[in-house]
Amino acid sequence: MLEMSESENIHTNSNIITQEFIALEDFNATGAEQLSFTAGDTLLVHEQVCTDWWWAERSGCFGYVPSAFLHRGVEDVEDAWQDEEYFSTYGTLLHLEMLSDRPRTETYRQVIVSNSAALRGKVVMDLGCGTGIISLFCGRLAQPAAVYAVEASSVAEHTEKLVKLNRCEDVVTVFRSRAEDLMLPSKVDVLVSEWMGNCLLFEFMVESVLRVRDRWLKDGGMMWPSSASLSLVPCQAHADYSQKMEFWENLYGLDFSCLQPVAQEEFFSKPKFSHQLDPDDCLSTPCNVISLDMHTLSVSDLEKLSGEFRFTIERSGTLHGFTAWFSTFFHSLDEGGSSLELNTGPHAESTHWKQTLFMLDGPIGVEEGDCVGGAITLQRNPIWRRHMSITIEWRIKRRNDPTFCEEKTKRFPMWR
Ligand SMILES: N=C(N)NC/C=C/[C@H]1O[C@@H](n2cnc3c(N)ncnc32)[C@H](O)[C@@H]1O
Repeated sequence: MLEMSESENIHTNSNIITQEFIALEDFNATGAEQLSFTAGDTLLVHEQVCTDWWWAERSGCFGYVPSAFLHRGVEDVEDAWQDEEYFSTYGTLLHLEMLSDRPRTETYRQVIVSNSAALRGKVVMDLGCGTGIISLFCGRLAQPAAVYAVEASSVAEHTEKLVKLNRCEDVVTVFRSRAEDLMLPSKVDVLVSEWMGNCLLFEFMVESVLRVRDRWLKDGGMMWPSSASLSLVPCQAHADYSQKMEFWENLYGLDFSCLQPVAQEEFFSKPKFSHQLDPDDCLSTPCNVISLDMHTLSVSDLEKLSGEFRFTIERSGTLHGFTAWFSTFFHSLDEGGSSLELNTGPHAESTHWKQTLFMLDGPIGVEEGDCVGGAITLQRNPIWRRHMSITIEWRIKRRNDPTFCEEKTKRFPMWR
């Protein structure tokens, strides 16, 4: 820790700079001469006093900050959105996987069918249309005035052909463009998109959806999905724990257990996506931890979303971690009409997302009646804009031992 007096004479021979840096994660000052900040804050660094500590300013407050927590501004990162790589992955027939996802695709088809009367004469935008299947549902199962099928990747060449092949060229127009760069003849009545990624938000395509909503959706227009929720449940994961951790304890009669910390870092420090959670491994009733209203959600809300949870363990077992998944809801265009739901949870038909498993650093035995409370926070990466980290804080109270209380927190990058 730098003392003030010691640091003053260091000032004389450090390099005086004034540059903007972005905070990668929260920092809580442990001394009066330090400056606290939260992930995403912009800090003005006046002096890189030494390698580890810099003299910085944030909204008029000054203090020492740990340089390891900072990164040059987004403009410094050649490609914060990694759009080149992102759109190229969608130029391939990755769309095949999504088209093969029956619950996903059928839900969107059902939305169009059940709103077909109300869609008559309406203008629809399908954002990130891929092969254009949702636009084709609109063109073939309803009578909209126009459908703008917007797709930034090279798959749009195929989309043009599919529109003609399915005799929708009178209604569906394909725009090969990033939706944010579009110039359209009119605003739209309905903005439909299938934007959801792992843990609902990964890839943050949702930012594009919100920006296009603000620019092109008529007042009172409909967003499909209309709302989305993230669910969480405490769970067992014996198979994962045994294959990735216990595996090292007796390997062909040999003891490889000194590799377990490496395995912990390798396999359990990040979320496991496409995890198929067996409903019997749920230790409690799942709960919604985050709910998004797609008509009012703002881009700035995406920086940090959090929700609390409180589970009562309903069956004794081993708490290996938590599993998350999302649901999206499609409100009816008809006043009072019923909503449709796409649920990607363990109790619904499996989708290509499946669920996301967050493994704790060690299994914890739990009994029926124990209480697992805490909070989950999705913190968007201030530099790599399609990434986020998910922090889970939990505390366990035991029904049979009121003196016991274990509190822990773990941060999972997805994926930076
Ligand atoms: N992850 C899930 N579920 N779906 C991702 C769906 C991504 C599709 O939407 C396109 N896309 C993503 N963002 C934009 C944008 N801003 N403008 C135009 N097209 C875009 C991609 O190229 C993929 O074809």
